[in-house]
Amino acid sequence: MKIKVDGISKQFGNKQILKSINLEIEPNRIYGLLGRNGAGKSTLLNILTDRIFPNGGSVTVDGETIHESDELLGKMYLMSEVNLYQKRSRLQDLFKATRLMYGGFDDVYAKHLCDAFGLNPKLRFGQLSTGYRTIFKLIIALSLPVDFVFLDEPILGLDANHRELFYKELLDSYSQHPRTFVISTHMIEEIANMIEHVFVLEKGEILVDDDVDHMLSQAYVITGPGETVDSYTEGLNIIGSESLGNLKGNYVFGSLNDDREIPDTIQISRMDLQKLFIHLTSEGSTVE
Ligand SMILES: Nc1ncnc2c1ncn2[C@@H]1O[C@H](COP(=O)(O)OP(=O)(O)OP(=O)(O)O)[C@@H](O)[C@H]1O
Repeated sequence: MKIKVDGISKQFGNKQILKSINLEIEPNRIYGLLGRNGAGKSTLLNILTDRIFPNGGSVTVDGETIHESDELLGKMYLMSEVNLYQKRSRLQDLFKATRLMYGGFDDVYAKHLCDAFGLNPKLRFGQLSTGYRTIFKLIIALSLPVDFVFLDEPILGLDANHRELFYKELLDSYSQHPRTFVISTHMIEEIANMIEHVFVLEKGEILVDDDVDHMLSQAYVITGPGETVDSYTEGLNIIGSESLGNLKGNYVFGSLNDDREIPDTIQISRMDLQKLFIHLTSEGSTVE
């Protein structure tokens, strides 16, 4: 089962939020959906799961429009900041209701997760702190028998220990039952090792649609004396730079010119995903 997003556009009032987005989401992969605040990530995830309608374009799964198929929508789950639950409902009853809605729910795994996170399922939703509301929603997302799990800012309010635990549980769960996860978060460093493919949304458009390894294999930091760095990187795709006294670092995205001799005084190292994202999405940078 593959999701195909074809020419999706969305306007709110006269503001164009998404501009003809095209992408494909393959089975059994972990994706990162990255973008600055207001880039349109939640809007896209809401359209993918039919919570809001686009102004143009289509979302299909193996050729079938999701909008017309409850069966396909039942294979997707979007966990988002929105609280869909009544405050007085007990968590254990919400688990049961979720089972009825989706036709399945892994109670044993949900219990394991409740124990691991220290969440008492007898509590009412309204009694939970912000972090535990997130944990409850994550438990639902991980325990459902769906093929596509969309997580919109899944670590809202989680402390560092709970974030670590969530990443570990997600990977364990993925290796036991491979399915697709699309994770939208600003904690890029923390998920960088987990995601295989990345979509970067910038001002309503897809700026990057690439495997993480491939993307990072062309992301370099060239450091050394300012003049030498500038002359070595001349004509390359420089997406940012930093200076400290006479020392300079130019961030290059794209291939280096192999014919160019590397001066002894400069150093070439790899960029990490977070740095690459920051420089790609800062004003004035370009992707080639
Ligand atoms: N229901 C709505 N009505 C009007 N404007 C909206 C609505 N929902 C979203 N927007 C606007 O659309 C733009 C994109 O919002 P969206 O929530 O998709 O961004 P995002 O990438 O998820 O941002 P963040 O990282 O800050 O959560 C924003 O300018 C937002 O104000």
